[in-house]
Amino acid sequence: MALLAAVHEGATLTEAAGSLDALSPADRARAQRLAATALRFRGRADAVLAPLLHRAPRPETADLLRLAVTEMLALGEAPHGVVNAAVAAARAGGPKAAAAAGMVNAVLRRAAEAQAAWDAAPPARLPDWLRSPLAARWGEAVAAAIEAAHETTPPIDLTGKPGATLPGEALPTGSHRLPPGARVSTLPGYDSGYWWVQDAAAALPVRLLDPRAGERIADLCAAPGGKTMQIAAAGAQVTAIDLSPARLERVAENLRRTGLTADLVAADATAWRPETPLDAVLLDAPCSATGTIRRHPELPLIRDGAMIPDLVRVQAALIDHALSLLKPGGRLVYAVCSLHPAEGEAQLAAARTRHPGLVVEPPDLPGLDPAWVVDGAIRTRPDHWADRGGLDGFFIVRLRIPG
Ligand SMILES: C[S@@+](CC[C@H](N)C(=O)[O-])C[C@H]1O[C@@H](n2cnc3c(N)ncnc32)[C@H](O)[C@@H]1O
Repeated sequence: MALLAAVHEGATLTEAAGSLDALSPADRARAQRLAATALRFRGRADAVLAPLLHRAPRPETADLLRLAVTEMLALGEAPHGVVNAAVAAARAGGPKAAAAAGMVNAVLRRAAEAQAAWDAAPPARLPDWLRSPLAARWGEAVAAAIEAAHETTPPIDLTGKPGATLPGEALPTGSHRLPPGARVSTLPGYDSGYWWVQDAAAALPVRLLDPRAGERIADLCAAPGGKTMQIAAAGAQVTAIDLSPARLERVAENLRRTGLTADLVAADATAWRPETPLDAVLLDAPCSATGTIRRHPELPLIRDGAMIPDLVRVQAALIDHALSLLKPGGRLVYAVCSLHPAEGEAQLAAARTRHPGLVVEPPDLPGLDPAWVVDGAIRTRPDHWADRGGLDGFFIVRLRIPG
């Protein structure tokens, strides 16, 4: 309830996690899982509840009903226990919530019988500011497939150092996949730092960059450092820049665990310039993160499209600066974990107009589905690899400046 209330106030689930400090680690993990699941399935929960409600309940009562319905109909928990717990929670929630305890009891008893309605209900619809551009680019069916993919609890993917043995299922692109909820820190190789957690799509930008031993490479937006580690593991000399000193500390921690090295710089990347030009730059730019809704189901509730123009401006400034850091013939990989075409496909088109000599180098990577390559760039979506558990949404392109 505290997590969902914080999301209604605009917080991410990660930001809200501090409200759980009084709980044991196991209870905290359960609360986080339940809140995330209720957010993923909010479309079905509201569809089941709407016909059972005579008028809109107060926001915290609505959250209580959604949580209880999710436990019963998505997670298969016994209705008796769930209804009792929800009624007890309503009674403990102050006089106004307590007044609704009878209604909570009656509604949930009926909702417990509504498995067929739950199964037939559509997934939560994306907000129009995001759905419209997706449907315009890929069609209604793909927009619906993306919404369906947002209901799945994502698996955990790992990237390893070259030659490392990784737990989990080997994926065609080189990552390894563990089932959702796997306790990563207990697995062989974690303490030795042989591998780290990174979505299979998030591992592609550095595979496309193809860093070589001895090359000088900048990772302009580096924190928490998944891609910095990939570049360092390839033997390149990497400078990791990030605007946020606190987030840069996470890069330092990750490098310590994996025994890899990088030069760390806390700075605005557009104000940073090395003494001599670079072989390559990775720009994993700040973005709407709309490609990660599977992992952050609260995003559609706490973001709106108003931020897109500002992000597009920052990304364009970062691209222009990144190109100016390269030696002749150097390469830039631009990546965003966004589904919004303004941050991906249109951003690339605008960059090519501003820099007419730029060459797009189409990917030649093992395991890459040819359907993900569009006009020389990689476009992954959460509905890709649906039978394997999906993929984060990324736009990734490799650009080379004239030699
Ligand atoms: C998408 S995240 C990077 C993820 C990272 N590359 C990884 O793989 O772990 C974007 C990062 O850009 C940083 N950032 C935003 N604006 C920046 C700027 N002007 N200069 C440098 N870093 C910036 C943010 O602090 C954030 O850590």
